[in-house]
Amino acid sequence: MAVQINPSILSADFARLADEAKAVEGADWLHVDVMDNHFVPNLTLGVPVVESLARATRTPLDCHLMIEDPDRWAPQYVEAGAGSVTFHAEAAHAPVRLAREIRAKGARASMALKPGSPIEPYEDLLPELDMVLIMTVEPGFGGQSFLDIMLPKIRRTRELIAKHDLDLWLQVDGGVSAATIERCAEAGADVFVAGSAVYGASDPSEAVRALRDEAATATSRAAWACDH
Ligand SMILES: O=C(CO)[C@@H](O)[C@H](O)COP(=O)(O)O
Ligand SMILES: [Fe+2]
Repeated sequence: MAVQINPSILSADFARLADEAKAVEGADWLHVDVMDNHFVPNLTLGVPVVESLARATRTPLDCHLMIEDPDRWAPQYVEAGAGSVTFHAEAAHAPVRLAREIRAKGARASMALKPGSPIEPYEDLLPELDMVLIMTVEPGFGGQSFLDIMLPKIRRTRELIAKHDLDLWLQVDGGVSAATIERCAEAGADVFVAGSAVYGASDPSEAVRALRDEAATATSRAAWACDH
């Protein structure tokens, strides 16, 4: 699969969300960080804003739910128009049932892991998913420094995907920039969320192009991608 770049609107101007979404229409997905002030110590937006965003842009929405009880709320984000819905493993009560429900409603189902959560306990769950998100910062805020210590977890997740021969995307989120994207791609990531690196740039769509080129180059020489 070609690498994908998903700008995070957490770093956009929330008073101009429709324009900010249009500014990155060359991107693969628009990453929408939903925070509830309980699962993480920050509050962003919910279902009505996702509904409006889905009408405002042609770019599909990749909703990253940093909320308690995603079993209850995630299906509403599919109904609101999200094309991909990510719940946190640490918050889900019945992840298999939840992934199946998200898929049955017509979206891609994805599971995220905070930096402190290993991937191994979720190996049997991988076939139920379309994507795994490895957080490379503590969730809650944009603009944090990339945690290099997450690279072995990205490599391990890529190994498990290969072991089970799964068509599963591997997303990284947090501190992804021109300085770090190469390391992520070499470790096995193929979907890259970038907030401040895109919306902090003078030309956000050019930043998306540059990140995609850099990730594609790194992937083409990565060992994991040779038999991909
Ligand atoms: O989920 C989150 C933060 O919790 C992210 O999606 C951030 O929005 C990424 O921002 P940068 O680290 O790229 O600035
Ligand atoms: Fe995110």
